[in-house]
Amino acid sequence: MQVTQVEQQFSSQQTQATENWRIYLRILGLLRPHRMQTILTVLCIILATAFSLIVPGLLQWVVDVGIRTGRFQDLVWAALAILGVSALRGLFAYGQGYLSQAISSLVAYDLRNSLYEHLQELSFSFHDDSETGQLMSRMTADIEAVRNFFPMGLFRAVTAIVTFVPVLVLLFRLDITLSLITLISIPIMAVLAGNTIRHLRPLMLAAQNGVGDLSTIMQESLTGVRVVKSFAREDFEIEKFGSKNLELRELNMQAMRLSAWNQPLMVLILNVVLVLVVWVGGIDVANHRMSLGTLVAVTNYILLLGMPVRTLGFMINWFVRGLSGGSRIFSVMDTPSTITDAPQAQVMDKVMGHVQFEHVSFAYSNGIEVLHDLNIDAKPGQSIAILGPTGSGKSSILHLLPRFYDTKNGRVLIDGHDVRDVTLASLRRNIGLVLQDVFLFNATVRENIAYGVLGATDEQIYEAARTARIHDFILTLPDGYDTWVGERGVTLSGGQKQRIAIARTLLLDPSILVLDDSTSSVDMETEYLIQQALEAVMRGRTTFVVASRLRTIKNADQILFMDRGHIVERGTHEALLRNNGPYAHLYDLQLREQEEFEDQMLATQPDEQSEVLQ
Ligand SMILES: Nc1ncnc2c1ncn2[C@@H]1O[C@H](COP(=O)(O)OP(=O)(O)OP(=O)(O)O)[C@@H](O)[C@H]1O
Repeated sequence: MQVTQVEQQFSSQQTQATENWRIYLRILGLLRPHRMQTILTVLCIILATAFSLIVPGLLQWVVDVGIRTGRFQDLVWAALAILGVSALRGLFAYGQGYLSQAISSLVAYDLRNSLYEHLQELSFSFHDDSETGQLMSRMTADIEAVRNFFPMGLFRAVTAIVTFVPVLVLLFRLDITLSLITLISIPIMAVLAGNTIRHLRPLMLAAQNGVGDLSTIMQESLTGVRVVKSFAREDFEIEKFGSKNLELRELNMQAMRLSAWNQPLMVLILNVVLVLVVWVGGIDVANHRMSLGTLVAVTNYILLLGMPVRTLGFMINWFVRGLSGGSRIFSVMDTPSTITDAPQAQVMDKVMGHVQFEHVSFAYSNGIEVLHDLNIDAKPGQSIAILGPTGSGKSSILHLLPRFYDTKNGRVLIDGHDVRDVTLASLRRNIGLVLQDVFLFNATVRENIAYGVLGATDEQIYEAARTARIHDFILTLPDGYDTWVGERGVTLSGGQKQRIAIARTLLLDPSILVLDDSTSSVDMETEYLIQQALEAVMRGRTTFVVASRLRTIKNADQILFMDRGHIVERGTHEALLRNNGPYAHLYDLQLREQEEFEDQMLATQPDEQSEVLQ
């Protein structure tokens, strides 16, 4: 290896070590709100250790003085003292165990809350680039790793230090040679531990990422179960999960193999030390250079080191897991939200709904510009229909209004205010959103409709549902408005969900509406109901709608025809037909059919309509 390569490797190892220390310090910082409990835990550790350190001294006295003088009463007192000291040690050991577990639960509670809060605040661009499964495993497995780090790693390490240091001091007071023999074991153990940590760390990190990958696969195949089943790809999904699971098992096995020999090796080192001490000390006792009581005390002190040494392997394991879990959690916590309130952000009251795009260009996080120099002026109450081929940027325009993303250049203004100069909460309160892919929460219909408005009255909820043409349907559900919907509730059709979403938006009574109505995969009756609901919700509001229904398009005050991020044509339906440009072309190709169908519907008697619908 060349010198520069060695230097590079050394400096990258150093950077890694500094980074690891930084993460540990941050994990320790999580104890700050629980410093009282932490101090008490350390106090319990110190007292439990101190009491256990008294026992070898008592044994030394029993051997050297008690047995020699042969006074039965003294031996009874010594036995009682050992018993009392052991009981006190047990009491403080219990305190240590109880408190360290309590602290770990409190830290996990805090961490879960702050991570969840941060995930809620992170902007869309973060979620675009993140896998849900990975985020979920951070919320669960990684937090668990940090939680266990405290009782299994940190406090065990404190116990080890609190035991090792006084034992060495006491040993040195008893016999220097035997202490030096004991001392030799420490650097050997330290090197072994350091070596294990170095090798275990990447394995643990890979295993924790693997858990995230597994969660992603599981989450995808469960939410996409319909696609999996319709393409009969169950075997493929099982295979995908199985191979990732196997990878994870291998990583865990490697980590286990690496850490499994740790404990026996450490215990072996300690036993070798014990043998050497008994051997050298035995010779000294035989030659009357040392009392038998001293040798008993020395061996008992060394045996006291056995407990921390035996658990050193586990301790290292939890140190490494805590480090990997911590680094994964902090990497999310350190990601700033790109969309936040400006320092001087104003609260925007109810707006008139004058929306302007001034020379707006926009790119997602990959930097590719998808909207170029757009200018739009929507007067209060106007409806703007956006059309264009797939991928032309229609939805991207909608994303800029509630500031899901910020523009690259140019400004979006509402009633003359740049959307970046007002608070996000007040901006979004003024904008109602109905997207094609409706999401309903695991809650009752009532709670779903009232989601955006705290304290909405029943009458307001019913009124919104009536306007959205869904009230009558809700009354037919088993528990009416108290019926559970979402994953664990009744299954609603796409059209029913969409009308509930429309009612949810209506209740908000926003001045500006953003509708993504781009695909309509519903039957004609639902289509009619949705159309009516949409018209009701649009009345008197500035509306931006990605439209596919001819009626919405024809009634629009402005039609914007998009192509590859540019507005290539704009105007009313009639004006654009006269223009004979891309809109007229689309009209001839797709929309005219709808018009003819509607004309036919109008000309047909109501009782014949069902035949036409079929
Ligand atoms: N989250 C994203 N990250 C990166 N690029 C994106 C993202 N969302 C959309 N794009 C890209 O931006 C461009 C415009 O997409 P947009 O969804 O606005 O088009 P659209 O006209 O609404 O399409 P459709 O009619 O298919 O819904 C496309 O090239 C698309 O690949």
